[in-house]
Amino acid sequence: MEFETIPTVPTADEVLDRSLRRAAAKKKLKTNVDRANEEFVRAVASAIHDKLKSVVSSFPSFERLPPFYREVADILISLDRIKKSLGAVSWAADQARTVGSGYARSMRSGGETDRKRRQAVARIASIVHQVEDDLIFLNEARNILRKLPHVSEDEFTIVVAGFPNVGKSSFIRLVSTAEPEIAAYPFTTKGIIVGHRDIGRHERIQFIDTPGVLERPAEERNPIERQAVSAIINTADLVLFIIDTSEHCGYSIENQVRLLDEIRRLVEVPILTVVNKADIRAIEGYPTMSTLTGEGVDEVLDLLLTYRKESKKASPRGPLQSENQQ
Ligand SMILES: Nc1nc2c(ncn2[C@@H]2O[C@H](COP(=O)(O)OP(=O)(O)OP(=O)(O)O)[C@@H](O)[C@H]2O)c(=O)[nH]1
Repeated sequence: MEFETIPTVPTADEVLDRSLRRAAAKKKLKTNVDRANEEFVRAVASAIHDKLKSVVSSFPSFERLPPFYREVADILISLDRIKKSLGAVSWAADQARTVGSGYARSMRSGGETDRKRRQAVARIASIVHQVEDDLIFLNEARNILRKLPHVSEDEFTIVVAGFPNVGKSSFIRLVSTAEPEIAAYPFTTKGIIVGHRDIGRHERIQFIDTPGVLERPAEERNPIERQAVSAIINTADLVLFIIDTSEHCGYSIENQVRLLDEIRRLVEVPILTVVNKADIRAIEGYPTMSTLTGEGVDEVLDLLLTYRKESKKASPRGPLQSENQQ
């Protein structure tokens, strides 16, 4: 994911210290004092320019991000605010270079170059300090963004929903080819689980847990939590809703059905409802499984794969198409 490669965003003082140190090293190479001062100002300005521009270019273009990330980034830190800060940092980069070249040019003819050098550095430092808060904000944004779960846009995605303790993560673990990733999801203290299953040589399906805010009734969730839930749910090509009819999870069947109804209102994709913990209590009318004994799990998986085949017929998402979209 593109966010992982964003390096730490330096503070204003770090940008300045680093650039001044670099420039000081270059200054030593010149024996003529005036030329050394001029070179110093040029070097400071260009080091600051390059560093600030590299901060800007290390952020992905948000227009090109998959909807899930765009939506989540927007809820968490506001895309407008990120764009504004990137704009400010880019402005500071250009401004530092313009001011630096101006001073350097005026030092060409010699005269008071020590004073001009100090003045130039003070002005450039003040430009960098003007974007101090933007740099801090961008670093916070970076720290949040890089921890988001890896959600692929190109894989058939099954969102596994249901109350806590119904067996969602047990199911994802059982059907995943490799150990699922447990990612932080900033809207809840609980991690969310993302697992994959290889099907065929080049294809995988993706299973995603729902964030742990579903246990509260919809009206108790704040707007941010509601958007966060819908961002995950909207990645689904299919929702697998797990019901624990033994009620050992701590939620009544009635409450679980209420959640199912809510999810029905949220999504347009098909929902497959499955009863888990069949080793304790199975009921008629639904596919049943036990993620404890493994009974029925393969059958549920087969059902999911059948849904996938059907939906692929309706809207093909082959590798060619996904490459074109990038
Ligand atoms: N008897 C029985 N217990 C099960 C079964 N599946 C899961 N459990 C138990 O139920 C508990 C919760 O299982 P999880 O898979 O963690 O449930 P979850 O829905 O992922 O829970 P959260 O991670 O809290 O959302 C664990 O103690 C499991 O051992 C089952 O089929 N039968």
